[in-house]
Amino acid sequence: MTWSAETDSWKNRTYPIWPYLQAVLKETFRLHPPGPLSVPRMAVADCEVGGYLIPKGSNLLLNIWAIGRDPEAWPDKPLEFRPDRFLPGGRHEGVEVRGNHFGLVPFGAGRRMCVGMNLGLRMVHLVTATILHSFDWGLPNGLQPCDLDMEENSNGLTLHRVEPILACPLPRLAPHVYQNL
Ligand code: HEM
Repeated sequence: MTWSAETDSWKNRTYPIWPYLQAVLKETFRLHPPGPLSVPRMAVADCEVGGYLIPKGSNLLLNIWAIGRDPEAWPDKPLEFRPDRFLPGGRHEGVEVRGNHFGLVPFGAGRRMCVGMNLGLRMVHLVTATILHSFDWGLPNGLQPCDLDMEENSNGLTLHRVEPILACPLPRLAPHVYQNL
C-alpha cells in the first residue's frame, strides 16, 4: 500500500468522532483482517458456486484478505487506506462487518461465522478509543508515516506486521488519571 498526500487528504476534513472511529476500524478490518483466511470447511455434497463445481468432500477456505482488496468489490483505490469510503456520502456508506456485506467479511458470514464477533468488535472499539483518548501518539527518531514498512505476513491463522511498529505514547490527560494503571 502506498501513502501519498492525496491519500491522506481525508485527514484534513472534520467528522464526528464516533462514526469516524467506526469508519477507520472498518477500513482496518478490510485491508488488514486479523484472520486472513476463514476456518476450513468441507462440502457435504456436490454443489456449484459462481459457476465452479465444488465436489463433495472438498476442503474450502475463504480468502478474507483478498476479498477486502478485490477491485470489483472496492472500485475506488482498493489498496489505499480511505476510511471516508464508509462515511455519509461515501461509496460504501452503510457497509458493515457483520457478515451482511460479502465484500467485507472479517468475521466470516453465515451460520458458522465467528461466534466471538460481538465481543471482538466491542474490544477493538474500546481499546482503540481508549488508547487514542489517553495518549497522543508519535513515531520515534523523526520517522514519518510514509517511512513505515507495512508489509504483512501470516502464520496461517492470524495476520501480523513483518516489522513490529514502534510508537511513542505521550499522556494527554491529567496525571492522576494514569496513577492506578
Ligand atoms: C477481532 C476479533 C476477531 C476476528 C476478526 C475473528 C474472526 C474470525 C473468523 C474470520 C472466523 C472464521 C469464520 C468462518 O469460517 O466463516 C472466526 C471463527 C471463530 N471465532 Fe472469531 N474472530 C475474532 C474474535 C473472536 C473471539 C473474541 C472469540 C471467542 C470469544 C472467537 C471465537 C471464534 C470461534 C469459536 C470460531 C469458529 C466458529 C465455527 O466454526 O462455528 N473469535 N473468527
